[in-house]
Amino acid sequence: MSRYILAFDQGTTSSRAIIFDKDYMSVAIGQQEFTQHYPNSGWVEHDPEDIWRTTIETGKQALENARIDINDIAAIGITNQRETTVIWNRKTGKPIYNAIVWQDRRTAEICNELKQRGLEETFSKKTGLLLDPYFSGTKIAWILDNVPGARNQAENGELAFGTIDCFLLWRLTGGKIHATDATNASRTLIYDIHAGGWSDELMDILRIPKSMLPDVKDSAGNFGTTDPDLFGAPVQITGVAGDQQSATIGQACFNPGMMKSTYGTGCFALLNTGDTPVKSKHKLLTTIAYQLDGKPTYALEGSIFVAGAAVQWLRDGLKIIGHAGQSGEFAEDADPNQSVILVPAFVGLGVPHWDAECRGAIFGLTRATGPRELAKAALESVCYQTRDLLNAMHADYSGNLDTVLRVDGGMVASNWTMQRLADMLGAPVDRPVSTETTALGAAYLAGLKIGFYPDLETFSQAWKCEKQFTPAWSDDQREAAYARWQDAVRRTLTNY
Ligand SMILES: Nc1ncnc2c1ncn2[C@@H]1O[C@H](COP(=O)(O)OP(=O)(O)O)[C@@H](O)[C@H]1O
Ligand SMILES: O=P(O)(O)OC[C@H](O)CO
Repeated sequence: MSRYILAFDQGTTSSRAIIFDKDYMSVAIGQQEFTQHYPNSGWVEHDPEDIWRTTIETGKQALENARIDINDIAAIGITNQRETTVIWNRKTGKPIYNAIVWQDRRTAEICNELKQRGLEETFSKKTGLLLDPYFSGTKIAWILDNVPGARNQAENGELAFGTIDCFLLWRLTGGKIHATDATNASRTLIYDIHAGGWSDELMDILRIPKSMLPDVKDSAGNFGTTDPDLFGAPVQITGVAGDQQSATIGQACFNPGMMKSTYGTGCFALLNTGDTPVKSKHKLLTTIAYQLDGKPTYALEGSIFVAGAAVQWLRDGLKIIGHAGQSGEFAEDADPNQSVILVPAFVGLGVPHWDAECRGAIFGLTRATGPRELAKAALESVCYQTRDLLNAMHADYSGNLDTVLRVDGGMVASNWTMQRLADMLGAPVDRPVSTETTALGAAYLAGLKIGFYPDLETFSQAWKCEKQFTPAWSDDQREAAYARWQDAVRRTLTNY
């Protein structure tokens, strides 16, 4: 009997492979960063071959680190950076262009033009999304319009589109399976989340041929078997979910009103709304949290494009910290009398503004401002933005909203940031024992499908809090700080 589940977590900055045992404990990890390409202002690309190579290498690394054989793996789960778009040739399996990453803003013009044609409501009614370059639809259109010969090939049925899960599935199964799951499909801008299928109307508007699109399956489903040459023996793939949805599962947010927030490159909060797709009045997204046995569970989502990316900017751009962990140490030592505010709109702003064209700004600089104050401002910007999106959640959701926020992702290692987050929200923040929540969600889906893991209720009971951060600020202190942030954001927006 195989004793483990292997989860691939293909993220924006790194690929990870994590092996979980029956008790949901991670027993070994393989991880590799890969190159980010910024060919133009606001453009972000990945080489799909880097994504593929690091996925396979980290899988082998994890098996080696666990000192186990591939035959010990009962099933594979895949979770992935969402929206990122790959188009490849069905015969050769070769991508015809780099992957256009979710953060990429090149299709702002296309979105504006669609808005001017009065089509935003047509898209949002069906997809739960907004007309923003973030989503896959306009990225597909851009590739078809800009790569020589692409449109003809697409119309002849020679090309396949996929989000990263789908591209990996295609490669892992030796080109046998062209499929995705409902959570990933729900981020493409062409998937009808109510009817549960690709929308002909939206595909027509964006001129995307249906032949390019994958089958859409449940998140716990049969996604084929790996090519035996890859790891030495075939393994079934039985779980797939976008990384934020996967983290929602890994955090066991299965009841309506439960919410998690993940702090990786960006920050994404998902609130489970059960079988009701809630339409936001505050520019939150309506999305599929997971789909089991053909039944979708919906979520409201708040998306922030820059969270840990602001810490990377301190490290790689400004070079004022040597490693991410140092940001918290710097913030701790910052001059408390300075109120420097960083609005990290490096690629525009997401919820609740959806301003694709504004860019970052720093307010409150003095001669005394130095690396410590900038580090503090970068970490605080993540807390302020979380407050923005929780305000929107509270305004949109009429059910009972859990006051505790479950957090995960690379940035939650920072105690300073988590404490400031609780201060800023005026609510407790729970950090779980298992910080590999995203990968755990995918492993759980894969294990659930094959009976390796038990039902949702039993899984929920296994969730454990490692540390709870409770607010230490007075209401006055909190509201004064938040008002300064709101003023800084107002002055950063393009329509100021
Ligand atoms: N101790 C820390 N303090 C602040 N930020 C951190 C810390 N450790 C990691 N990070 C940030 O977390 C991010 C990595 O988180 P991860 O969940 O792996 O991201 P992704 O899945 O987007 O690649 C990086 O942007 C990094 O700067
Ligand atoms: O790779 P992450 O963890 O930053 O997640 C990216 C999101 O899925 C984008 O929607």
